[in-house]
Amino acid sequence: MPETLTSTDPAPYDALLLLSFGGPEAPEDVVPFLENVTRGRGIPKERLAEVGKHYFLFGGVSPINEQNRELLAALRKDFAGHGLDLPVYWGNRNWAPYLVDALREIARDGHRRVLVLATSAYAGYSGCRQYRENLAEALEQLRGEGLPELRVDKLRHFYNHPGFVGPMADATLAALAELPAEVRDGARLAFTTHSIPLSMAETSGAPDDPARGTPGGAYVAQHLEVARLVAEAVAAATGVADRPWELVFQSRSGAPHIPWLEPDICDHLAALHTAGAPAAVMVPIGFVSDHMEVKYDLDTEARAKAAELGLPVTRAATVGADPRFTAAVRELVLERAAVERGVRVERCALGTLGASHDVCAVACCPNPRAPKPAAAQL
Ligand SMILES: CC1=C(CCC(=O)O)c2cc3nc(cc4[nH]c(cc5[nH]c(cc1n2)c(C)c5CCC(=O)O)c(CCC(=O)O)c4C)C(CCC(=O)O)=C3C
Ligand SMILES: [Fe+2]
Repeated sequence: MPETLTSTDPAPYDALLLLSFGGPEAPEDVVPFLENVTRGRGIPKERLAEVGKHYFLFGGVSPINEQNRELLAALRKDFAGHGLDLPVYWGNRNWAPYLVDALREIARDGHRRVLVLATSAYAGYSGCRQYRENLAEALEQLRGEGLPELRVDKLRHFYNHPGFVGPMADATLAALAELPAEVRDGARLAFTTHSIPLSMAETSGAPDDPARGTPGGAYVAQHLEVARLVAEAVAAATGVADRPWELVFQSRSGAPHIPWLEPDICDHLAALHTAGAPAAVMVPIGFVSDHMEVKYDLDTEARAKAAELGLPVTRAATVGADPRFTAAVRELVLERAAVERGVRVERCALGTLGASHDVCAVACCPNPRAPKPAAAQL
């Protein structure tokens, strides 16, 4: 029988690292940040100039770093309030504070076993393996500096954890409540996430995942599961049983001739309008905070499209530093720590896909260009 988690012992771990994307915090950061993001990725120049404009529209400041500072503070508070004695650090892939500096600090503080929380809930190259490649590269650099060896593990994908789905469902209800009463019950739910190349989607997930190789792969299957769970919770709370919903995509980059996941949110809003839908709620289940992809691509671009169509639209908040989410992180940390100590524990997961694996397989979510060393894998 698996044990229920009661221990607050984080052993064998002695640090948690919040690992995120990073974003510019001043106008002069924007171009070097975009260079960091797109190095060697074949993003057309015009697209980069366009995305640069989005950041300049917000004074060159992405909200993502401030949101991660809030999450960091909320995690520390949650841990302290529940007797979990585990220091929390923060580092980014693309902007300061950088991952390598966070890991160096961890090593200098005398910690050796590090658990990583990446700010992406789903399987996929960008949201999982790429972070593990970043970890391997940073560890290699620290090795070169003669620092003691760190061992890093990554927390499992948390998309179907109630601490992620619950806040998303409540946020969707709040966004529905912002719509005029007369269109509320007819409003459609447009679940949105980051578009990725179709080839990247189809190879997402573990090699033995039934969704692997199907159109959209585990990336889409996991998002559809969250969308379904949120839609069910919304139906139960509103009494509107047959409200249609769809999973759609946003923030496409890449060259036009390469297929990416579709439809785009803006095209979808136009299609909803044509089909006679009275209103829509955009639900950004693909993201954990209201960063630039939310503030620009949804709140600026998609809202402008909706206004042009005359379609009433609201947008659900992401989980951010919701106390249910920080509690979920604490539970996931304790779950993984117990597993590493050889204790079989109950793994919390909603829906039908089950709790995700702890350790990624070598063939999980392959790098679309060339294989690279990755940390935290079998
Ligand atoms: C799956 C996924 C997530 C979700 C999971 C996760 O969170 O990791 C995500 C998050 C984010 N993406 C972000 C920003 C950007 N993503 C870009 C480009 C790309 N994203 C991709 C995928 C994803 N991206 C891909 C396949 C590309 C093409 C280039 C490549 O193959 O890598 C570009 C380049 C310009 C452009 O948009 O073309 C930018 C500026 C920010 C920061 C926002 C802020 O500043 O607040 C965040 C959180
Ligand atoms: Fe992105």
